[in-house]
Amino acid sequence: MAGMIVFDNVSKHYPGATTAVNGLSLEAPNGKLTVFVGPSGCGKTTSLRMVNRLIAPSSGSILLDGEPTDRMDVALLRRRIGYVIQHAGLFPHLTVVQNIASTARLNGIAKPKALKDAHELLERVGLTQAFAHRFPWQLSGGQQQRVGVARALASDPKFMLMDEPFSAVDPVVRAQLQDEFLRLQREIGKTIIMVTHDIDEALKLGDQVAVLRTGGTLAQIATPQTLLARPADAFVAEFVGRDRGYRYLSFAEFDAALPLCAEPTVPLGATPEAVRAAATDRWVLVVDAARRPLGWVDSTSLAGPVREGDLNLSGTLAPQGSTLRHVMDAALSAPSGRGVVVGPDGELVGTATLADVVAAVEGARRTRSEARA
Ligand SMILES: Nc1ncnc2c1ncn2[C@@H]1O[C@H](COP(=O)(O)OP(=O)(O)OP(=O)(O)O)[C@@H](O)[C@H]1O
Repeated sequence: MAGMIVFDNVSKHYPGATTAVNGLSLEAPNGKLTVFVGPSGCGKTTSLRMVNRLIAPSSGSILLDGEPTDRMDVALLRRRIGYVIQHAGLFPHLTVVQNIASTARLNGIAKPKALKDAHELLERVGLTQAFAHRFPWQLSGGQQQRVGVARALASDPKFMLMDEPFSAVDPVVRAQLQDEFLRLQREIGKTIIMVTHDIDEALKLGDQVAVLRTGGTLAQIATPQTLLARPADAFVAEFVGRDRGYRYLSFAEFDAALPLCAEPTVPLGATPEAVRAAATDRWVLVVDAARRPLGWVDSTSLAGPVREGDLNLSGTLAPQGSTLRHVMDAALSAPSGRGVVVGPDGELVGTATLADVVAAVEGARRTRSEARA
């Protein structure tokens, strides 16, 4: 099983009768991000560190690519797995590029190539070359975390373990790092296990989320959408939180559920008469030659042909294949109340109102509760 991490009935008992992890069985699939989440002390970090054998399991086994890790040479095992920890854990006496290159050097890559690759990685994680020769103490927390991610990627490992990688920075920087990391992961497709105590982070980043409970047992492993829609028990429901009905919108893809309306459009330069002829109400959507939305124009207040200065730009666009939350946001922010959905090249696909979104949510909710009954 290429690229997969498997926990097979893994337990860890510490002396003094603490059971940190109890009979954990799960699969972290190839190229996907699996998040471990749960209350403090539920065994998340212990589980993660058993993968690269910083901690030895008391029983059970962990398989990498189908091969039990306890039979592997531990140094070689660790070189196959990128590891990112809270506060980045950078070497204080090495510069940024030297830090990044250090994992590649461990893997036997010659210094000139390791340093060259390090400069490239710096930009991939959103830093400029200006940082290359700084020391870790000359960086902000968010910048240090980026360097930590770059260092883990430097040996191009198939697997990555990330322990609270974004928790040491303020909420704004954290959201930025999360977004950047999601983009990066879409390109690199590593098999990742990430630990967090933050359910929002888990739901945002995880392809699947494993919820652990105190005592180190698995409460549920599922996609964010399923966790929100069908928590396995009261513990998961409580942990996933009070806003889960609302949060569900962030994960509900709308393509099938939401019928879109055809939206009349006009080009820039359209005369007031042409705009009024196209209008179904006060607002008309203006598009460019490739039918990409430019903004809304008020048909009641046009004095001459539509100019860029006439456009109301407040409406957000919902990409096709995104979520009901995006469409809801587009509808709420458009002066017409019609949320604009665009295709892969930014071209207009159609519009939907808040009422359409609510009807789709209601339809999906009914389907879910019928499936449960
Ligand atoms: N070296 C150790 N010796 C004894 N008990 C330990 C040791 N390391 C961890 N534990 C205990 O094992 C349990 C799980 O710890 P672990 O660090 O895996 O939890 P966690 O879910 O990562 O917690 P947090 O979110 O607070 O970091 C805890 O009860 C902890 O006190």
